Amino acid sequence: MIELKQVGKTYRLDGRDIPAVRPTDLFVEQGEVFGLIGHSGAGKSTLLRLINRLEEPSDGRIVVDGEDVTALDPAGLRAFRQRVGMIFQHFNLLSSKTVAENIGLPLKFAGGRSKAQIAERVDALLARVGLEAHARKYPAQLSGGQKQRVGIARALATEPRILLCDEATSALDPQTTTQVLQLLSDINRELGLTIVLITHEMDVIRRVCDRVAVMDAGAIVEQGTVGDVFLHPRHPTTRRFVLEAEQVDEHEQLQDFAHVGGRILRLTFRGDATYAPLLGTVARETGVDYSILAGRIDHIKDTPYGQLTIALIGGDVEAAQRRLGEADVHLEVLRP
Ligand SMILES: Nc1ncnc2c1ncn2[C@@H]1O[C@H](COP(=O)(O)OP(=O)(O)OP(=O)(O)O)[C@@H](O)[C@H]1O
Repeated sequence: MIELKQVGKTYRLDGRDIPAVRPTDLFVEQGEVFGLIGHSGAGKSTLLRLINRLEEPSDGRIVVDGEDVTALDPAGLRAFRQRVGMIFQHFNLLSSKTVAENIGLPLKFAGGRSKAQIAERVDALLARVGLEAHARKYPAQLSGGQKQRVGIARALATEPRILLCDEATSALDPQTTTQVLQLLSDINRELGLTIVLITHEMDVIRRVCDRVAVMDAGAIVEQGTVGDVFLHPRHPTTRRFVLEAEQVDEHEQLQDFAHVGGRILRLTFRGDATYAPLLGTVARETGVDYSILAGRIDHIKDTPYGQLTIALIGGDVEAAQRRLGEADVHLEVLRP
């Protein structure tokens, strides 16, 4: 469990104060995947690096599993950091060391293990990330996705309880991103590891996170379960991220709706309701016609969801809206 209590960071540059993270409370449960999303400069990296004190906080207290991290002395901090793995956008591998040597480094630094014990652990980690065949290669001989797998294996070497991911997929193509996100999900499930990741892509949050916090100008402006924040964004910054992820131009959409008659509703389905034949049933029962103006069916982590914008025309529109409102869907009237 990670708790930030009024933790803030102000940099001082050329005699000027830069409030990178304003005093913030944050609570991350043991075993969850927690996402921090924000535009460039919002303060995500700083907040992430405050968790393991790669940045020293200017204010507040950081408590991890009941231990006050802010109060640790250098030896205590070194021991604490062995319980917190970290992966980076540009992998941060040592180019002069082989894949196996890179993965074994944290174990060497931690001490207390024989060469044979380190080799055995490195082999297990290589197998876990699917890189058995690449142990003796150098980072320059690997693809981006393979390099990040090495980064993940290295981060897991000391069996941490927490994994911090700093834009871990931002340098990867979409297919490789999917594979790396899948690996992170598997690790989270298998090891019960707490993951905190930062990203500027809502799609990354949608695919792997349980909860999300949205950052803007050094502050958390919205947080909650990914389902709630993604499907019903409240803050303008969150709305922009969601619309970007769905490639929707709200202005263009409203112009399109001007050419359509009837009442316009947006329906949000979650879980099993996503696949229920609700629209056809309601249309038959109430005599309305409907046209679908926009729609998407996808997943939030493993849960299916659907979002449909429809126009209801003719028949008993009031009864249709009532009937839809009674079903297992979230209903918004976009135009009465
Ligand atoms: N070492 C530093 N010294 C001075 N200012 C800094 C330092 N590191 C970050 N900042 C400033 O703090 C603010 C937050 O930066 P941070 O890197 O945390 O944002 P971010 O959301 O992670 O952005 P990005 O996605 O571009 O990395 C920015 O205004 C940045 O310029």
